[in-house]
Amino acid sequence: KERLEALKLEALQELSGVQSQQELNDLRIKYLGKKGPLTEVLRGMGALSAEERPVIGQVANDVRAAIEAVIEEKQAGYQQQETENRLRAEMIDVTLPGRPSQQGAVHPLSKVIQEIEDIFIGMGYTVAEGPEVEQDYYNFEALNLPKDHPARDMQDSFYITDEILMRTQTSPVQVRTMEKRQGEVPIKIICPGKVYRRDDDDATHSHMFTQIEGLVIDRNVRMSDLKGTLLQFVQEMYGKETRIRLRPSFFPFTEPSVEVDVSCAMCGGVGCRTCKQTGWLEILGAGMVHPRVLEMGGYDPKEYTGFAFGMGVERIAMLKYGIEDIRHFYTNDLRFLKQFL
Ligand SMILES: Cc1ccc(OCc2nc(C(=O)N[C@H]3CCS(=O)(=O)C3)cs2)cc1
Repeated sequence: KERLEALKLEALQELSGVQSQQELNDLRIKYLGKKGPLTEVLRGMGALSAEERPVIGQVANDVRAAIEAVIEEKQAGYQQQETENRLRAEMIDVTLPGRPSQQGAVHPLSKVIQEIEDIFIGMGYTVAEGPEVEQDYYNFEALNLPKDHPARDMQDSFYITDEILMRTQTSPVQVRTMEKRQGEVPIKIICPGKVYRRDDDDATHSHMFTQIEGLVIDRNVRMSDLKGTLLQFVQEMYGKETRIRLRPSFFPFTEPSVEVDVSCAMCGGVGCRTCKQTGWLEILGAGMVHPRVLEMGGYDPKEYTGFAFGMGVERIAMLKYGIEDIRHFYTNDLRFLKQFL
């Protein structure tokens, strides 16, 4: 009897010092478990006399009940604590404002390409694309740039092997189209795409930039067709009152060749910072397709004529949006890109 009382005191004493759920479990097993002292006493009951047995049994049960009561109470405490902790952790403050979703934007270069494509598609052109890693033949030879031409030397182009290089213009796509069309007319294509040049990398030059070239081949194509087409293009691009000015120039793949200025969209032609007070901005080159280029492409220059043009998309976008440095297009700075939402 005394042992049971002492056991109860010891158990309650130890339980009062419990600091954690784990300790509580350990004590539960220590005092109430199969190997615990209480089980031992109950197992030893057989050896007691008939009148002692019920008395000890009662005391033993009271001790077990007392220990269980304290354990249950602490257990409930830990449970409550655990529930409160979880509720606090999972609490959602419904009064917080929603997170604004990030809005995407079309890249300014893509916008300008799409705009230019739409204008020419509206004039009956189709869009043609081709490889950026090109053969020397399609990038130079077929464009009337013979092997020894200065434009071909290493300092201007990225050569991969003697015969393979990164294309320096999208003209090879037009050459490939002529080959595919095998003398069939009309050809009316525009060729957008990335081109690669080795010249210095600065605010207005980039090793990689985007070009759009156009090619029309048919019977009886004239310089006046070229002028009318370019005027239509710039007026859809920069506004109805925009004018063009053609200056004589030279390209190996066109004869005659012209450089085309547009009246400055910023000042309407009176002169400003953008057009360096001239009122004019050069945005593209063009000309009548050189007879030798027609011939090499499988078109008889006595039967067919054509015109071609080429423009740098970055330059057009920089003029349209007042962008000072070409490198903004490629550095993926969101502060720049978000302006085109
Ligand atoms: C078969 C073929 C025949 C002729 C062709 O003439 C494409 C042309 N390009 C230009 C031109 O001035 N291009 C420059 C403008 C700025 S830029 O991006 O640096 C390149 C004039 S005529 C193309 C293909």
